[in-house]
Amino acid sequence: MGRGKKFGKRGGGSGGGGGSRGVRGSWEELEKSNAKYESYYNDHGIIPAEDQEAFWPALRRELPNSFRFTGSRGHAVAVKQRLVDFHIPQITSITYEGNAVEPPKPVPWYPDELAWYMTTPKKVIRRFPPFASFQKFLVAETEVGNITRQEVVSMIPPLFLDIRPGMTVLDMCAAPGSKSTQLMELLHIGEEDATRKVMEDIKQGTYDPSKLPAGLEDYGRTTGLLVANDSDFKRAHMLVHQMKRLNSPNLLVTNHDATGYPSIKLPSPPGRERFNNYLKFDRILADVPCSGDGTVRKNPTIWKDWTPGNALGLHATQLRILVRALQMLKTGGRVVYSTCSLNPIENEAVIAAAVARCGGSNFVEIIDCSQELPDLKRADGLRSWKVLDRDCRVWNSWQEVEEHRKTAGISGLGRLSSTMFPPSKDLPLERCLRVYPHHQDTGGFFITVLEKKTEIKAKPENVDKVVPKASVAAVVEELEQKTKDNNGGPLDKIESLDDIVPHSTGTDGKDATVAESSHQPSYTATLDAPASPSKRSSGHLEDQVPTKRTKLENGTEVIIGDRPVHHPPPSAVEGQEDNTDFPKAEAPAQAKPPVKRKPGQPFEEPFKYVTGTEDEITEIFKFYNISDQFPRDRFMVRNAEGSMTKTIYYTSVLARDILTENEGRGMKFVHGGVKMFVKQDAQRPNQCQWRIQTDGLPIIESWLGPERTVTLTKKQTLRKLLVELFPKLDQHTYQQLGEIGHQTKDIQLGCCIMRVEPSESEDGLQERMVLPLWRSMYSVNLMLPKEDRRAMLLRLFNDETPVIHPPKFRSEDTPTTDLASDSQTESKDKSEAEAKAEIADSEMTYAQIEKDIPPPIAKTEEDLIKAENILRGQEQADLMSSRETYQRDGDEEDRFNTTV
Ligand SMILES: C[S@@+](CC[C@H](N)C(=O)[O-])C[C@H]1O[C@@H](n2cnc3c(N)ncnc32)[C@H](O)[C@@H]1O
Repeated sequence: MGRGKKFGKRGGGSGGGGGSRGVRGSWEELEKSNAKYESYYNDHGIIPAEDQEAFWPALRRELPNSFRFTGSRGHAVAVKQRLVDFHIPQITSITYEGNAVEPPKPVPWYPDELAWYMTTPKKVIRRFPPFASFQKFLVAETEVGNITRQEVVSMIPPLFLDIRPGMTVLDMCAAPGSKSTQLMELLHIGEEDATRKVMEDIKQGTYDPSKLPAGLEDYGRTTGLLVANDSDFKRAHMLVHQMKRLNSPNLLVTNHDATGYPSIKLPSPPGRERFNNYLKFDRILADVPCSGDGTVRKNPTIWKDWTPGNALGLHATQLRILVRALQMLKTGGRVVYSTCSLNPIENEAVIAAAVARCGGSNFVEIIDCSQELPDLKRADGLRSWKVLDRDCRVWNSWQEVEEHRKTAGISGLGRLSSTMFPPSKDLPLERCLRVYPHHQDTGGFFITVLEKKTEIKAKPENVDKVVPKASVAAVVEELEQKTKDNNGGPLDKIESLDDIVPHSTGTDGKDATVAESSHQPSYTATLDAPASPSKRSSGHLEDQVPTKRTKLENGTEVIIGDRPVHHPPPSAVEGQEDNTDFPKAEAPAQAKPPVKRKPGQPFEEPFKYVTGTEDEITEIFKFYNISDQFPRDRFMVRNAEGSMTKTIYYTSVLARDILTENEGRGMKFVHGGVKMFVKQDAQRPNQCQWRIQTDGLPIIESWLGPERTVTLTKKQTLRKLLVELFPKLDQHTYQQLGEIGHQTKDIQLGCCIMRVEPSESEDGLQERMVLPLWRSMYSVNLMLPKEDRRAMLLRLFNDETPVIHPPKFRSEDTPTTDLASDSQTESKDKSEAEAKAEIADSEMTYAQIEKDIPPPIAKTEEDLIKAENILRGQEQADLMSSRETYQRDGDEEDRFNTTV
């Protein structure tokens, strides 16, 4: 019998499903065994006899740490190199409890050595001082999105999706977003090189759009889209936080129940305006909620909590999610279904039932992946298994259950359904993948790849094949049983009667709809839209979509379905008429009353696209001398009036078309768009009020004219700019800022961009970077969040210096570094009178600024970010707290037994 460490209760994590939430921190012994769990897996052929000796001890060991570099960024190579050149040699020299520490190693099957693992326990890395520098590196690079800490097995499903740029991808159960970030990275692969080439070709006059790589037809950028969804509102926001680090204009985040995911409307093709056109996906990930018994190495309380009922209660939801995924998939597209459970009821049974509901193997094929990721050790999927009921009675077949029911009633059979048993028809279930903990020292995982061979019409759920609804007496009995199971202790929170009774068969006992049979709100209810079947006619829907008009640059007015595109529409993205007969998102019959917010619940502002011809956009294009070729019809704001008051966002064409086309249809979009321009108080009347936000800079930087671009070549100049907030810059001190001082002293006030040109020279930098600068009257400031400054200082200079704030802008206090001794001498030589006049001048100016310009005034970047947060309201605070929860490593996500 295994024993391990138990993490004691910590901080009041509230509510929630699984018992492991909020459980960790102290070190009492926890028993790592559970007779029911071990017996089901050992005695009924789930874990082969020859593997059992290795399987269980592996499951009882602590899980290695693992993390992944952000693959779509060329930058990731530099970050990885820092690990290899600096941290690994350092770690190799550490001994812990007399033993040499094993350094991180690349995961053998992960492409390009982007995923790494290490066996040193997390608690040691966190607390043992010699690891401090490595720990800081991990934290800093994670914060800025260069590293994602993710469990190794959780990295597998996205790799089997075979994603390429230009594809439309849906992640149905995406929070907190580990796999979504991987999917997004794969969608953007190749962009950096392709966009650089496009720019060179444009300069040389050799640009030829027909030569762009497939999927990168948007001037070298991906034309694809990721829709990341989660039904849990708070977790959907956690997902947003995680995804925002990647700054992709090709992302939409939604908040829907995946079992009834609404069809997303696309603009109708020209000439077919009366027809509805719905988005179908090239790839779908269904990483469904599961009992998570494969995560027991990370969530040790699963040892205590494991019961057969956990899987029985999830099977129907998992099946519905997978069937819905197959409905929304393009013909020829792939769905990857995955769980972090090893229970066949949640795995092979769901696959078999979904294939059957979609018409069989001729319609949906289980793909043989034995040649994909050949270094990944795995076992075949099961072809036979038994079903345990709540009382751990073993059932070999559905017939047995039915026989028993006839003679002994339904007691204890409440959750069983025919779909939980092995299929009667031959199906190559061995093609499913099972990853066991002893294969490569990971958690347990289940993955299956399905391909849609032809269009399907999913059969309705066969409610005859579910044990019928329990009587009140049966419910009472079930409650009593639960109390007994809990040794008289309090019952787990029961979310709904569904937890304890089987599905309803509808009023006539025969033809309940999916939603009715699961006691779930009907699909339309999820969309906050009143609907009746009659309203689902395509004509009705079409009538409800208001005609939108927009003006092109040349003044031509067009309707939205007829928008100009700046690249050929991606072939992989073309929509299809939705023939799945699944309910669609409905336009509300009449204007909806404003949705009442729960306390603390962020408010989702609408997404309003601007035409691109407004004065603000014209001013921005002029000030930064942005090329006319850069598309102007993808800018968006987040307020009902569509006014450019604070932030201008940018999205891809497809994201724009979806946000516009689905407005008022009840689709719950919680995020979309990259912040491109943010309004900043100007100090001079002719100064452009809009600064370029770091998030959007990589998208627009190559389109900017030379007037507002400066070039940094020296390491030490960058260091000074990173360490100091608002370093002073005037005619006397500009030399302290080296080459940047020279270039910015006479530049017009406002935002400019700084290119870091790589060079081989000793004082040069090896990485190419582009960063935004803010030139104000007496200083020039790198517009970078603190986290980015910290990460860069650590990586490039191994420097942990805290950022220096300008002490109340007093020039004599302006911190100096050893950057430019010449200029220091020059300052010292200045007459006292001159210096005093300068101080008075600057103080007066700042005082004036403070007095005359209404808040938010950003004296420091922190203020700026704070002010922005205040303006954005509660949302940011909520995100910050959810991010904390996420970073608390386990609490929140453990509730769903994720493997992040
Ligand atoms: C296993 S976790 C997903 C982990 C995620 N794919 C990742 O890699 O970070 C399952 C998620 O499904 C969500 N979920 C549960 N039921 C759902 C439903 N009916 N529709 C959509 N999402 C659901 C949960 O909120 C949870 O975040």
